[in-house]
Amino acid sequence: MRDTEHVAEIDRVLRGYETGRDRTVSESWRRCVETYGMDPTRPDPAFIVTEMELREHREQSERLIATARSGLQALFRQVAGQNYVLLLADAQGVCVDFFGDPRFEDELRTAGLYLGSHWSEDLAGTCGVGSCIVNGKALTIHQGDHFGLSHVPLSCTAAPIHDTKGELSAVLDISLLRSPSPKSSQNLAMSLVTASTRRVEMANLMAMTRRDWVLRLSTSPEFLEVDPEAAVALDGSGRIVGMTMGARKALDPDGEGRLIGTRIDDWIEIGVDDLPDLMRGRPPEERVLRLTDGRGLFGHAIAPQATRSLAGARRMGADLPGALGSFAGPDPGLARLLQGAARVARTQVPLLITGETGTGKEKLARAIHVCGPEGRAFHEMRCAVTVTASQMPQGARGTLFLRGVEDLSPEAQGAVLALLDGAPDLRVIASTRIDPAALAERLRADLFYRIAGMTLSLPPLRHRADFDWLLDRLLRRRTADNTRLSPAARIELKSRDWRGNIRELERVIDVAVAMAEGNVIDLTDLPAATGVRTEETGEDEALELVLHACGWNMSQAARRLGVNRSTILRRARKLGIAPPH
Ligand SMILES: Nc1ncnc2c1ncn2[C@@H]1O[C@H](COP(=O)(O)OP(=O)(O)OP(=O)(O)O)[C@@H](O)[C@H]1O
Repeated sequence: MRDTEHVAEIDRVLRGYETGRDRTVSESWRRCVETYGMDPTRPDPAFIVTEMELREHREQSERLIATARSGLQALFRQVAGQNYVLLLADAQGVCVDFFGDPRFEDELRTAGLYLGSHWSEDLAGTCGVGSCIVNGKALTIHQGDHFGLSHVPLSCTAAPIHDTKGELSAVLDISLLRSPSPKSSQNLAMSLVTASTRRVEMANLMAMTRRDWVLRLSTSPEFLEVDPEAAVALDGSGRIVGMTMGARKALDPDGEGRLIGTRIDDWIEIGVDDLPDLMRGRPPEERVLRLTDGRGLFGHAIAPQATRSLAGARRMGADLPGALGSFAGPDPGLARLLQGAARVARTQVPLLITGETGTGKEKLARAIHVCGPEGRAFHEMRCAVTVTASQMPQGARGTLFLRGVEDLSPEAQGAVLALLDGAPDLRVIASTRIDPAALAERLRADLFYRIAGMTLSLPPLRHRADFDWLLDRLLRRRTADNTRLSPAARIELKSRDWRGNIRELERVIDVAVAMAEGNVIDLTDLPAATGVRTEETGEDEALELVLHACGWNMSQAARRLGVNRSTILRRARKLGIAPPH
């Protein structure tokens, strides 16, 4: 379509002629001219919010972005090969999250499809996001439907996302830079975008209403548990306290009324006492609900969760002595391990602590030592291949921590054994990064059985159920104010692999704290995940990242890493790290 034809059509529509455009589009054109004072002959430049404003918009939608992110990632994977871009806008129309093919970055930018672009109808004219916000429903604004000439090549399909009270809180938009001419080519995009928003609303409802019953609803028993159409959250008296938008359609298809605050038995012949019968365990086809208007639906009830897990979390660690009690958060496996450690803390039983690098083996050894008999010394020995008898603590009493015992040379093994034989009051705690069977092969048998009395295996960070607890603890230790992580940043951290375990997490938090401007650490403050790596390279990268984040100020970097300035200088020199010119 040529520019002049587009402008002429808008003019005809405004003069009341029928041109075959959808009513939603012609009404939007009328608003653009008559309400917002736009001129179709004058191209309006894309409106981009400032970095600061973007940060504020992202903070306000952070919970939703976090919930939506994994769903959007999955959707992007489905459509990416076909040059679609996905855009999540907040209720004002500002793009707060974005997935696009980086190869088309320039083109996307020119089209205004990137973070911070403002798509409200009064700034951008008729467009997917803006018109979806005004109309409150899913729609496609295809090519010449756009008001502004610069947007005419685009095809945008957008659907609203509502919060659990039914208020508009975001818009999901799927756009194509170039598309086939018929608008019907976007029908599949419409199905994808509406299915995604339904799932995002469902995930958000589940996350926000952990203390309430949730009743999920479906017209077919096959999809009841995997992809239900709607859900409501109910308080203990059966009142609806949260919903997905699908619930309005499922329970009150013809009405405009609000569901929130009404009782579930106004809509379905059921009381809260019946909910346990609708839980998983009974075949879905038997969980039929009768609606008060005579229709039928299938129901799946999910019991309140938070109270149960909170009580569990509080119990965990409560009966452990000091340093062991604060070693881990709510992780059942670790709780069992720590209970075992507490039982042997005051004995002379030799302990072997296994676990990947950075999982806290030394920290655990020190915690056990602290919980042992008072007034005894903690001797640490790094078991390098080159260690000799003269470097070992002769005639010592207390705890001997043999760090990395798998590295001992055959000669050093003999010396350690002699040392232990001559020091009956020395309690051994050894750590190793390899599993006990492999260690048994590497050490001489008499030494292995002398040190491996009881084995404590620390889990890698990626398997810890108390990841959130640990994250908050490490963060609190580094920041005086109440610095916190945005939900999106938290989810991103949880999804990482953490080959360097807690040591790597500590360095990432150091960088994030240094990068964050306010007291919220957002996704953009996190250093990129570096993937699989060895401890050595991990530390190099972390040091370089921290130095970079601190503007190469050695003293500041030293404070962040909790070491002396001279250590930073020495390590940087050794690793050949230098400030960029
Ligand atoms: N439970 C914990 N709570 C807080 N910080 C921890 C915890 N466990 C370990 N850390 C921190 O993680 C880092 C690595 O811990 P530690 O040196 O004990 O690991 P490790 O497994 O012994 O490492 P390596 O494999 O190199 O021997 C340290 O900075 C430590 O303070």
